[in-house]
Amino acid sequence: MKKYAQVIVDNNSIYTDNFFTYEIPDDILDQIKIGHRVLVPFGKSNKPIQGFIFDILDENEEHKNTKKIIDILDEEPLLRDVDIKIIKWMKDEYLCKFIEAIDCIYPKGYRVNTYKVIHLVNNNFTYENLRFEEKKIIDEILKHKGKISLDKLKKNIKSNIDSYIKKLREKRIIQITWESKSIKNEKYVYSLRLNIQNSEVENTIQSLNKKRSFKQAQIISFLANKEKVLLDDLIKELKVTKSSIKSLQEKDLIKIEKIDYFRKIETTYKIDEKEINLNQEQIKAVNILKSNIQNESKKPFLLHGVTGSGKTEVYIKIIQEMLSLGKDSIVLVPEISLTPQTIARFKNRFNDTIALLHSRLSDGQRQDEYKRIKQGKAKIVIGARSAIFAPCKDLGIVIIDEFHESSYKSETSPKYNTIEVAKKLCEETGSILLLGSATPSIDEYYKCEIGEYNKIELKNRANNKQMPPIEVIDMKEELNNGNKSIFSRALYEAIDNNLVNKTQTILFLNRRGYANFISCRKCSYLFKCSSCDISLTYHKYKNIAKCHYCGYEVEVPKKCPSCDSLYLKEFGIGTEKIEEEIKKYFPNARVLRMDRDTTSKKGSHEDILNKFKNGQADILIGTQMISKGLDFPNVTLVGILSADMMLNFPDFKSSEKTFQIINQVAGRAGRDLLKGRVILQTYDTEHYSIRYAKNYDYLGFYNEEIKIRKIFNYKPFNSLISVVVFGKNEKSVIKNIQKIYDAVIYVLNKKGINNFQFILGPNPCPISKINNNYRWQILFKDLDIEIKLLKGIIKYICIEKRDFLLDSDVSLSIDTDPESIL
Ligand SMILES: Nc1ncnc2c1ncn2[C@@H]1O[C@H](COP(=O)(O)OP(=O)(O)OP(=O)(O)O)[C@@H](O)[C@H]1O
Ligand SMILES: [Zn+2]
Ligand SMILES: [Zn+2]
Repeated sequence: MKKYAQVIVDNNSIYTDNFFTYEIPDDILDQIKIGHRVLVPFGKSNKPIQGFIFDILDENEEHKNTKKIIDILDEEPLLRDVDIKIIKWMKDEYLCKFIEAIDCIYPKGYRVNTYKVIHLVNNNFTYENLRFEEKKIIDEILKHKGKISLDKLKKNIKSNIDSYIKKLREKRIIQITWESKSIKNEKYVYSLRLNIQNSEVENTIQSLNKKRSFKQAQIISFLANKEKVLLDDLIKELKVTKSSIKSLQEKDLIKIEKIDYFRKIETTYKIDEKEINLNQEQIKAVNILKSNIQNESKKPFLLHGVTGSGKTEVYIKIIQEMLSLGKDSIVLVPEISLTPQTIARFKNRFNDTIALLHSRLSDGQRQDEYKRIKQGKAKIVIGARSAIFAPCKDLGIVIIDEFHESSYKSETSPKYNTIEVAKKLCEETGSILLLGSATPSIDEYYKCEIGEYNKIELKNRANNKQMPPIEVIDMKEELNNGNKSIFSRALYEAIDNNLVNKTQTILFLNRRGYANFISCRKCSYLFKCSSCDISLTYHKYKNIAKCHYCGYEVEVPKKCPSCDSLYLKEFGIGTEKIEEEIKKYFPNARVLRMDRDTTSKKGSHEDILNKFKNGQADILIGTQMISKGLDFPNVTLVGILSADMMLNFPDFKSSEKTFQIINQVAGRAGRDLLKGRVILQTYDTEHYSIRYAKNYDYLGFYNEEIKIRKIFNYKPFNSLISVVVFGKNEKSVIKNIQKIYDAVIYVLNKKGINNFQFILGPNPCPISKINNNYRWQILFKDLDIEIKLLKGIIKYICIEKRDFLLDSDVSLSIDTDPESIL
């Protein structure tokens, strides 16, 4: 009886976004499992491509006209059972294709290269009768033992030979077939050992010497009495060739073993290990978590702990507990706080049982970490959002630190929300989900209120120190009093004081570069990106204006490009400008700056933090990169230069984000013995974000904010789906977004729905062009309509009918609950 499998093929076309039935050949029937990566013939040409087994059918029904799976590509299935469930769930939840969800799960290094080869299949022809080019082709094939890849053949012959190849095929002299190569980018080392008894060694050496195989004899005597020797070491030591080793292997005198080699991840940042006894609050938190391990159904936990309350210690304790039970842990941190400090703290405790997964690894390193997790060599995974897909065998807990961070939402399709994926994963695997933050997002905190989450609180700093007081400075008043500088008098004096007292200062501003735009005061000419609908940021050090969306940069001329005047001026401030001003006012201060511009090089992160830790700098200036996770005892002053910049951002979450960042940055001050102080500059001292942040009053802020969300029907009371059409041709973009709109209305009408108030658009996106792509948008709010129904309709129109409905010169991006609708 034949057996069949359901396969998702690795092809990005929408037409292939479903199951294909393949026959399983007898010789792999015993090994094949759900989740295996396989090679299958695909399309008219039967090109071999990789696919993934989603199901093995056991019904007896015969399937007609099915193709056969060619081979299995890995020993172990690449996808776990839980991965298959998550992939299916993601497809429905985020309206993506199967293959997009699959791509999240396994590392890039695994792939299949497919190419065409030409074989000589018939020697029964008269060479002399062939044309000149045909002879050249045959010569070339013969030169390569009767078989050559098509690409190579064309490269070697150079002239256009397509028609001659066709003729030779018609004469059945040659044949073209597909071949493929599985690429894994894995590294191995080899070890050698003797395959004979110790008593035989003498005789073997003598007989090898007799045959004048001196080198081989030397190898045998080298291996004698040793358990194992690495091949590379042996070659280095004895200066022997691989051929001597090979002949020994052929004579069965030695055994060679292949061993996995794992590429190392260097971490240069070190911290001293502290002996820590958990305080009462921490012990209670750990006990609650522990008592939940055996529970059948597990509600997620939200750990609300003020900055410096010792959340990380709680994580470490519960992970130790998991380790003792043989269970794996995943710890997610936002990319920006995946600092050397965090990594070093975990490394100190757990050493090599840790695997690291983040964007700064090479593909090879990432793949090796993946393998270490899969083989159970690493039991603790620390990484940015994509580490939620780590192939743990026996998951015990998922910890999401600083879970309020927007980087937990993926920016590329599938635009998943890591917290939701984690929730699904924990549900399916019976693991604990722990969300930790000093400033929980409103959406998630609401879930504590309605009983979906259990709340655990750490109300005090671990060392019982007070939170550093926040002084709010009104910058309007400063201006009225004649202070035009970017530093208020209070901040200026505090920095000065710190320099005298030799304590350290952190200055925070949420924008890199020198100025946020540059324009002409005479004719109002504005430096804008030619490919994006956005003004360019001025970087004074390089004298360039740069697009922070597409990277385009242009040198800033002395004269206005439009009116030739000399009145070009920069407006707004960035971190580079602060650095310049500090150097102006405090010429002796030693300053470090940490933002995306100063950390592009490998290791630069570590460098800057190391210097600051070792007291080689007095002031650290930075963007949100320095807002969390940093724990420096000598920092007594934090300056927040402009809280308004975040407040004025056109987004319903701007109040929440402002509150969060103020409390996070403020939390860097006075963490140890020295008293801390925070100075916050703003033009809007009465704004509720600022008022509550000043008192570290999270609950006060939450209660005010949740009221506003309710009134305006924002999250968590409402969901939003954004559909964006983009492309180089503006007319086509508009035409296609309109088609989507019309189709949605058509379907809704058919379902008897004719109030369309919940559909906003189509409109140009607030940033109407990025990278020369015009962008139009429709926003769906689920006011009057079930979110499930709405998703179903959008999925039908934008995914299933996409190629039928839309032109090929536009692309589509669907985002459920977008972080921003710009
Ligand atoms: N029980 C304890 N006794 C003494 N020191 C502690 C204790 N727990 C934590 N600490 C120390 O307090 C500091 C803050 O702890 P930790 O970094 O874990 O807090 P956190 O809540 O993660 O902070 P943040 O949210 O600001 O990153 C660290 O230096 C840590 O070593
Ligand atoms: Zn001008
Ligand atoms: Zn641009």
